[in-house]
Amino acid sequence: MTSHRFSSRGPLTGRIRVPGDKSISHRSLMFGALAVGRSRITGLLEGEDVLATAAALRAMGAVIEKDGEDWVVDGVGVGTLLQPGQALDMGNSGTSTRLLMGLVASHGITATFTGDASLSKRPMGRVIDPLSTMGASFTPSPGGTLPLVMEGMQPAVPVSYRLPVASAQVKSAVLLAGLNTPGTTTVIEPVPTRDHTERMLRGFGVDVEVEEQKGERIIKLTGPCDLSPCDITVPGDPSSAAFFAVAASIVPGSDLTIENVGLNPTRNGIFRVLEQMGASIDYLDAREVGGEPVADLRVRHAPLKGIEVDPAIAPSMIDEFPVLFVAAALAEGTTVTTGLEELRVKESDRLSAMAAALALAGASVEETEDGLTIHGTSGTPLPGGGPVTTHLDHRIAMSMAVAGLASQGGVEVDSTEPIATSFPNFTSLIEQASA
Ligand SMILES: O=C(O)C1=C[C@@H](OP(=O)(O)O)[C@@H](O)[C@H](O)C1
Ligand SMILES: C=C(OP(=O)(O)O)C(=O)O
Repeated sequence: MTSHRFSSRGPLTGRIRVPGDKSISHRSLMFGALAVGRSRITGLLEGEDVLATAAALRAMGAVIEKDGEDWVVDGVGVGTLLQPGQALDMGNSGTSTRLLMGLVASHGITATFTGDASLSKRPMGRVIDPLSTMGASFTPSPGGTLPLVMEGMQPAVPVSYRLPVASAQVKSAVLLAGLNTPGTTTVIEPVPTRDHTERMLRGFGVDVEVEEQKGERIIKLTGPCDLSPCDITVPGDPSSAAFFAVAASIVPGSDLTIENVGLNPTRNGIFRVLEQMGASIDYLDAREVGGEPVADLRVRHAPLKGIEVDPAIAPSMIDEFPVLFVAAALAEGTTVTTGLEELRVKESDRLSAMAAALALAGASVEETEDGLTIHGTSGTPLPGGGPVTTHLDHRIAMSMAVAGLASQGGVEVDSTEPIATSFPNFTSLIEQASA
């Protein structure tokens, strides 16, 4: 484990560009692997999570290679995934695991999924349940976790499935299983979650129907589907941009432009909440990249105020709460968050991990069953301290690094390795922005 102390380095200025969106990168590789022919991907995130997806798809027959700055995928087609010759190592990545389980579910193959200590604690019952109804069978570890062995069913049985948790991973697992299932697979989403699967499948030529009824989304596709190869440009990851938007907001004198940030409305909750708190964010050169709304974000330091965060916004910023808690710790007054039970089953229990880490850095935090209540310093730097425990969770590591930038003594993070899962050049971009 490599520990690192992140300390105050002065204002963040200039222009930076964050790496490609992780959710879109995973899906680009998967859908490319299911198309017949060659897809080209520009701006793929080369983080460990995405590389785990690539390795698994190669083990099932796809050819995936880097070509200059781009990546090319020669797909095998829906229905013809090969039986992998070894266990699929998913590393730290929940998205790889759950979406690939969906793919395997409707193919006549057997696959073993393994992962690191963090991923091996995360619940897989949420995908095992609907995929079992479709005909797949599973031998998970006790508690419904990895390592697990699954056997797909070909032909699988179409289902109509109402999501019991707001999860784009569960929605996507069922829809991906539906691609090779004869008949109509339906997912009913009581609360909208990120819609990259729906948007991107359409780009690959699949007829995905989405109906809105009384606030619910009903998503349907009829298999078996043929995917046509596609050239994709991956926009910058709003989840990665969020660390810099918060850093520029809380470090006095900052004036930072973050280029090419994806602003899909199912992902941009963090920027809306920061603006409610008083952040100064200008959206420049709004445009479309790869079928997603994108803009350059100019973020200037501004005094933030504590607010009560509407739990309804949570799905559109589910991965950004750790860094929002850091913004709240520097705001004037109290920030209250609720309805965040899902944060307890991410790479770590992000409510307890952030409560402990912020307290060690000198912030005033109370943990409740479903959220954190944070009393801010009104802009006074946190005392700092550590080492804080990151629990193999990249977002805890990066959030506490941002806290360190707004601290007197710096914040020591016990392990920076997890950052490479989603944002390999995070530390060098901090150095660039605060040079
Ligand atoms: O579908 C996706 O790409 C993701 C969905 C979210 O997970 P859940 O579906 O578990 O909420 C999110 O936390 C994860 O980082 C990526
Ligand atoms: C929850 C996350 O990812 P995953 O579920 O893919 O591990 C994340 O990136 O914050």
